[in-house]
Amino acid sequence: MLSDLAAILGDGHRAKLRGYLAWVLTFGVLQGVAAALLVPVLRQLLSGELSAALGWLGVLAVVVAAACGAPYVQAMKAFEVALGVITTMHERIGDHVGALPVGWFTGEKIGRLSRVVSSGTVMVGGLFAHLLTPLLAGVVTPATIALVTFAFDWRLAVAMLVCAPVLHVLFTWAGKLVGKGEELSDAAAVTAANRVVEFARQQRTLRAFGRGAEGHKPLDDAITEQHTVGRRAMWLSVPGILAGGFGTQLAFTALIVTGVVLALGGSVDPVSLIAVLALAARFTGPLAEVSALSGAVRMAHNDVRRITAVLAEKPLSEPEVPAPLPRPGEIELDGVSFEYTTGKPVLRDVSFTVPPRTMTALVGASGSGKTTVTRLIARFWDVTGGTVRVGGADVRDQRTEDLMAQVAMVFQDVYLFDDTLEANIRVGRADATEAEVREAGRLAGVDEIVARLPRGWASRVGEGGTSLSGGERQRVSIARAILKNAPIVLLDEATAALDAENERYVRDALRTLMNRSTLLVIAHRLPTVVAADQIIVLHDGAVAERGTHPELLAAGGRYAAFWAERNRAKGWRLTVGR
Ligand SMILES: Nc1ncnc2c1ncn2[C@@H]1O[C@H](COP(=O)(O)OP(=O)(O)OP(=O)(O)O)[C@@H](O)[C@H]1O
Repeated sequence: MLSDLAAILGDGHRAKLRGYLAWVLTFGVLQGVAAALLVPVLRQLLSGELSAALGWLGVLAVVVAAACGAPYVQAMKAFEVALGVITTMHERIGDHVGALPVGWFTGEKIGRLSRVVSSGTVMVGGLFAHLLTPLLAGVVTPATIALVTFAFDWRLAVAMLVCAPVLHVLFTWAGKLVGKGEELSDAAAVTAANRVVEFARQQRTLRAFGRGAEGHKPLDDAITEQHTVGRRAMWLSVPGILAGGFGTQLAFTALIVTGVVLALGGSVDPVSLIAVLALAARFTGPLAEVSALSGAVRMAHNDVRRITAVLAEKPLSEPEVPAPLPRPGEIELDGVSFEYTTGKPVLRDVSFTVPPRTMTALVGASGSGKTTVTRLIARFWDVTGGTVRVGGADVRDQRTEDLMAQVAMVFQDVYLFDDTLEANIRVGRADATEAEVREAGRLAGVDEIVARLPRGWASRVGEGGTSLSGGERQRVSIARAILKNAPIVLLDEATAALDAENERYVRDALRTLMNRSTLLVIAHRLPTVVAADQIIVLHDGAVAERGTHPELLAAGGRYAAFWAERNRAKGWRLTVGR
């Protein structure tokens, strides 16, 4: 575990870690020597040799004084190391997670990450602050006692050394059982926590279906499972805990019996026997503590492993030297295939080019892969096969910041921060002037929202933008994209969020964006499709057709059938155009 930790912490912490360990070892040895010194002290006292006893007492006093000072220094070092470890782990996890593909951030992974960052790192820090000191001292002190005992009675020392491996096996077994139980409970706790968050977030949906007050089955199930697993984990740990305690008592009894047998055989005098018994008690005391702590240490080790697992997740590769961008504003998919789950292709051999400052509409049935195409352009995932080029260069040969500087996104799941409208638009470009922010807001129709709200531009939007409607949120998102003024805009028209008024703003904004950027639009409205320079029809993850609206209608293929069906169902909003 310590080598795992050293690998997480890096070179900067090695010296501090070594300093701390040196103090813990010193403390353990001093305690062992102090315990062993009881033998000559008691021997001399009980045999009436006062002056010799005083000499040994003097030595004992010096060792005890040193053993009392050592914990203070070592506790200071332990807390220093613990705080450093927590901070470093937070920094390393933060840096690493920031470089992972966006696709990594699923609900389950986010739940685990938040647990690892909060309780996991604190548990590992606590390892230094509270656990390692008694644990290491609990091993070093008895080892010192056993070695020093050779000077008084080699047979008793051998008895002590025989106990050690037996106890080691027992404690390791006990720790493993506790660790296994903790792994089970941790998985159940993460699931339950995710379900609680889901339950809280989905209150509107649940209430809409009359399920707000009564239980939510997935949550109930997760809590019941957590309870069941908790009981199983408890029962799993009990035998180990009992065996650890029992083993320690057994070792103590074995040492006493050895001492008594030696005394009865006449090879140890009664005075030495008393001293030896005191030594046996001091030998097993720290071991009992090790037994009690072995489970907690195993749990901390599990946390170290979970942190290592997060740090082992493969980040997006970043080139040392970014590739030049020979064709600014151009998007090209060249034989792209992709699968979220191995063996389940979502895109197959998709190829198309969006020339600079043109508009391409992506259409296709739900699940045909439209959103996935835009995600690959923004490199939320890396392609499984083929190449995505932005600005003429493979996205994998570009630094994330360079790629993101070229692309603005307006997606269905717009996230607004719990801040003012103005601050939310400024996310598009942090150094924009107030006039630029307001102009972008005006072009996207946000000024109309501002005019209705009592605090105007300074109105807060609530967490995730909950105080705005879906269409209003989308307008803020469009304003961000306009403000960013990126060469490429990826936009999802998101029919659900659009009433007639919002639709008008989206159309106007599209016109603004069209004049200055390359547009790839997941199109749901006929005017967008008709205005597009090129329409790509996706079917089951492949390009089924490509052309302009009149060309595709004339071809009488999938698009023409799709259009006729939508037209019949009035799915295309032909009437809203001004
Ligand atoms: N994060 C994900 N993990 C696994 N599968 C996914 C993920 N996102 C999408 N998919 C699957 O990939 C396929 C294509 O989804 P995608 O969202 O790209 O389609 P779409 O054409 O945009 O659909 P819609 O119009 O309904 O938004 C679907 O079968 C979907 O279930």
